[in-house]
Amino acid sequence: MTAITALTAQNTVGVFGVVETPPEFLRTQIRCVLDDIGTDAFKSGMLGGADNIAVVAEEIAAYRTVPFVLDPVMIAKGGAALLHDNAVDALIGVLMPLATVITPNIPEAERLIGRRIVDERDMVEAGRQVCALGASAVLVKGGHLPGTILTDVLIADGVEEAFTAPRIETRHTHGTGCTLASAIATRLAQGRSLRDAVADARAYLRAAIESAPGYGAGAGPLNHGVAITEIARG
Ligand SMILES: Nc1ncnc2c1ncn2[C@@H]1O[C@H](COP(=O)(O)OP(=O)(O)O)[C@@H](O)[C@H]1O
Ligand SMILES: Cc1ncc(COP(=O)(O)O)c(N)n1
Repeated sequence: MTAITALTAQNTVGVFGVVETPPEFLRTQIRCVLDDIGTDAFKSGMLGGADNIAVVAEEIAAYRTVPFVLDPVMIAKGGAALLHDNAVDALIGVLMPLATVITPNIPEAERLIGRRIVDERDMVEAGRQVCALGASAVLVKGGHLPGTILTDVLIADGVEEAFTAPRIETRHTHGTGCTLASAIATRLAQGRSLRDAVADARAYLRAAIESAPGYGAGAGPLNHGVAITEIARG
């Protein structure tokens, strides 16, 4: 179930317009789904601004036993801003403390800690710093670093784990991070540990990239309908 935080006019080439949902309407959407159907996990993505961040935090705060995957979406692949710069403090201050895990990519982690990240050692250090800001766990995603091997670093309960895999040569990577965060939330909803949820989500993401339909002139969408049987456990 979805509560729409913003409308975007976008395709594989870029984001051409954004209309943010009025905060009280976002609140109504969230209440509609939670009061009626309920949820086994939360995942947030693009939030737009501090007002919508406050609404999400207020509405999910009562569900402390429900896992929450916070994908701190800030900038689209094409460069469009998806979070107001002045909303980063609200994201750190009011949403991060509620999250089971926060999943920044390299530019987002750099923005959270105010320092450049150029290699895996920096990713680990950045992850530790994000935890020091108040995150329970962090998955620093390495897709934006160069190289033929991609690494994501999970830090949870003070334990670090690096997940590595070869980069798939493709331009069809629209929403890779969004897909990963949603898949992690799905596995957490099914009761798996965070570590196993990340491993399974990475396997699903990989299969979804490998079978991407190839639409559009830019970064095309993934195949979210990839059959679960095609996924080898990561
Ligand atoms: N070309 C690729 N091949 C395989 N995995 C990829 C590729 N691009 C991204 N990924 C994986 O997708 C996930 C999200 O990618 P990343 O680019 O780091 O974040 P975002 O999509 O949020 O910008 C990470 O797990 C990363 O390792
Ligand atoms: C609504 C929305 N959320 C997130 C992204 C980031 O995805 P990407 O980094 O692939 O552009 C996006 N383009 N649009």
